[in-house]
Amino acid sequence: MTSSLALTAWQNLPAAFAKLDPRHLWRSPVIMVVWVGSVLTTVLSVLDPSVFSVGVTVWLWATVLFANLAEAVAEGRGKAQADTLRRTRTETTARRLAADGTEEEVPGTALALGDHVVVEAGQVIPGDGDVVEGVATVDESAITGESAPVIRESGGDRCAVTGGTTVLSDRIVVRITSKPGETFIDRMIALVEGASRQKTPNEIALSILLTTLTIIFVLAVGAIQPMAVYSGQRLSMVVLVALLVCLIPTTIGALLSAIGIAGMDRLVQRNVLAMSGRAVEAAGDVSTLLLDKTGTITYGNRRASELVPVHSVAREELARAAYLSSLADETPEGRSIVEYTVEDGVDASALGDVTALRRAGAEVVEFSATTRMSGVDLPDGARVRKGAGSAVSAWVRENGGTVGSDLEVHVDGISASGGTPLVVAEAAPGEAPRVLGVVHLKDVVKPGMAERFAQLREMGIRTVMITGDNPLTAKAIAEEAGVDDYLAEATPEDKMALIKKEQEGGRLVAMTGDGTNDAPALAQADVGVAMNTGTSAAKEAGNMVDLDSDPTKLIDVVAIGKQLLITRGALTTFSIANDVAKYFAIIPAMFVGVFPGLQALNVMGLSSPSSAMLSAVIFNALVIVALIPLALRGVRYRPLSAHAMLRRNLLVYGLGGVVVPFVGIKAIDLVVSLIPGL
Ligand SMILES: Nc1ncnc2c1ncn2[C@@H]1O[C@H](COP(=O)(O)OP(=O)(O)OP(=O)(O)O)[C@@H](O)[C@H]1O
Ligand SMILES: [K+]
Ligand SMILES: [Mg+2]
Repeated sequence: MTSSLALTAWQNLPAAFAKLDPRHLWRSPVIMVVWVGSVLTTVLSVLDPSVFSVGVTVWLWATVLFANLAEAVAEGRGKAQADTLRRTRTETTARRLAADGTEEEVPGTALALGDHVVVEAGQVIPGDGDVVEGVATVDESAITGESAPVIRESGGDRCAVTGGTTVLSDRIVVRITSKPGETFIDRMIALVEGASRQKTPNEIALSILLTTLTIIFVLAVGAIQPMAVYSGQRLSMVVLVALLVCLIPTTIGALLSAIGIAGMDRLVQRNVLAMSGRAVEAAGDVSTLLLDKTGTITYGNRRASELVPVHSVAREELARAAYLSSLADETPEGRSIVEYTVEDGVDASALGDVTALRRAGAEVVEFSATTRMSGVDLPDGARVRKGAGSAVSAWVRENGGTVGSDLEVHVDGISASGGTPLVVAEAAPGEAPRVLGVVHLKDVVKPGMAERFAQLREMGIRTVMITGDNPLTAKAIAEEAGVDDYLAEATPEDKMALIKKEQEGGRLVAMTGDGTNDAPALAQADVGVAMNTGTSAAKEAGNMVDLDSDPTKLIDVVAIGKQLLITRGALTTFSIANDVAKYFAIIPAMFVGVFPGLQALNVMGLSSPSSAMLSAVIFNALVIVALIPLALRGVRYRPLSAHAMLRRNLLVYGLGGVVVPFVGIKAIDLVVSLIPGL
């Protein structure tokens, strides 16, 4: 580990040198001050060379270089990954569909938003988009590193495909949703390279604190000179610069950006792409996690598994209506009902397919999360509907029909088992609608959920499942999955409202979801993790994408966020404690010539004022290098209470920060004092 890090450091040395450019450095005011100091002492050493001034100058430049190295090494880790991604972004040819249905071949870079392209087995998907027709298995290993094929299909919440991935079987039509150069892979590259990285609010606040401290120390060191002159010992400019650099918080100033980059990088290692550093930090402070049910807690391919007719209705009649209402329903639920009813013996050829129905003048009622219903109005005036029990019952009553009492029994039975009941109703031409029965949609809870939600509970995070499903189904699934609470029959607006309510009082909320109806909530949440299997809308709205589509990944995300905050806090504590200690370690040695009484305070017994000064500067520079591994790896995170964590860190990094300089400077002084001419 250490040796490989040394190698990486060596490889990134050119990048560190390139960062000596002040146009880069101004982003870090503390290091910028060291840079100005280095330029100053360089000029002074040329004008009036001495072993001391040359020594200080060399080590001041080393300080700036080490700070750059920390950042360069952190960025370097992402660069390798970016190179791999670039290789997958090969030139593709797209088969674009014209309005009249004819195909033309165009370069993938020529695709515009809204274009439709055909992709068949063995071909690379030319851009990001949503599948609008067909089902296919897709190899997404180019972005996820996972070789198992995944299913992408039109209509549902698993319709998003990523440019650069390969279709393994079948044929799909994809509507392009990203412009060339702004695709998911382009964004991933920019992200892992740190090109799009901006300072987070916490980083800005810390930078302001560090800059303020720096200004205070510039003034304080400036005030030392008159005192020194008064006591008859004018200090050289080199000494003043050296003293200043030792006192300002160079350690944290040097490592701050590396800590942030490394945090993002740790997420990438877990297959999570964070679009902003702010989201990573927010994850460290999350108190509530909202999860969407279907596709997040469950596998998300709700499939028809049973037909339950109500009293006095024949099973065939229910099957026929369920088939008709689903013919044009492109959702996975709809397609599974068509498959099931055909297998069940519905005569598809007699009833006709979608095109035939449409041609004859049938009107399709598409499913929406708000109406919770879908269906068709047939040319002869008959109307068929299917959907959530409450929605279809309401429709039946509004149109003058009545709902029998046995419906509720069937609906509740299916719900209690964790299934989703879809009620089917039909109105003959000119007649009031009547309920025919229920389709039982089955969905399976992903394994291992309960254990991981228990882990979140230990971290102090409350989990709430939100679903468009009815309260009974929601309750059954919530119990099986082990979430703390649930909200049923939630519309997209309800999801938003719940997040806003949770956010009251400054609490941070995370949300995982996959559907288009989750998009507004994902955007509103402080941490919005979109499943990679989800829709483009969800992926656009969130500020993180989980390539593995694992909702419990949030545990890792929270741990990484906490670790980032803790690491930054620990190293800030260490840095400032260090500076204070350095002050007490070197001041007595510096002034011992003027005030012999200070000898009593010179407990370190440093050999001479200039040796003490130079040793402190060297120590100051070496501390940065020594802490690069910790900045990159992060302080170890344990699920402790925030209070216990703070106490522990103050002890380790605060006390450590005070002690280490005394030992370090003494050791360096023993070596430095051997240099002739000092
Ligand atoms: N294709 C469909 N046709 C008619 N009704 C449907 C269809 N799909 C789902 N429904 C009904 O609408 C309700 C809401 O579905 P939706 O998929 O929007 O839920 P959701 O908000 O995504 O919830 P979840 O958290 O479970 O994903 C479902 O519980 C079901 O009763
Ligand atoms: K310092
Ligand atoms: Mg959903």
